Amino acid sequence: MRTSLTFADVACVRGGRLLFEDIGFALGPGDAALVSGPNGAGKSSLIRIAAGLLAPAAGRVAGEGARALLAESAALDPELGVAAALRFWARIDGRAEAVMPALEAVGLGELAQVPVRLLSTGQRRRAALARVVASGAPVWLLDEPANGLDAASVRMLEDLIAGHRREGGIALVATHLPIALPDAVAVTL
Ligand SMILES: Nc1ncnc2c1ncn2[C@@H]1O[C@H](COP(=O)(O)OP(=O)(O)OP(=O)(O)O)[C@@H](O)[C@H]1O
Repeated sequence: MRTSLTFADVACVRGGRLLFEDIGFALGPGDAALVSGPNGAGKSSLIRIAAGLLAPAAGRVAGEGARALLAESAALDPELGVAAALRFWARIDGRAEAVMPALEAVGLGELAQVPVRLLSTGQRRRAALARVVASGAPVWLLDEPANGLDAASVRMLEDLIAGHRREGGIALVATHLPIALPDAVAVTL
């Protein structure tokens, strides 16, 4: 998998306030970065910059390969069954067939027909993760992926990220909860 994600001297200003500056890292196939810092430091903002949803105040973001974002909102139709809601997005990428394996991977295979609105908090988080898995994107941008997950689900998340890296993918992970990310670049805000 040919992929990369590079931040060079990146700064972020929000609401007229400088959140961070001079952030730089270079990730290649199999690499991960762990973004940490106190509440309000700008972890979510950094992930949004990586996703192209927010412009850096200074510096450059570059890379190769599609990026998939896991953010606070899963953007899944609450009235649809989980599989159907995921297929809405997967079809856009021509990857409808990737939905069921992704649901199995996050342990939601048996709930595929259950409407999104009936899922528990942790199950909804796992559904959002399935959307990232199903995307097939080599670059995963995960904002607080462990929020709402029980211990077993955090291990599942760690295994999914490890598997993605073994296949040559990249993971940029912002979290205030401990997640095992071996040999990850530390990005401290
Ligand atoms: N749209 C916006 N306009 C102005 N300021 C914003 C906007 N969005 C976020 N901010 C501010 O930017 C700062 C950083 O927010 P961000 O969500 O990136 O931090 P964070 O490190 O992810 O925080 P947390 O750990 O609480 O999730 C906060 O002070 C927040 O109020």
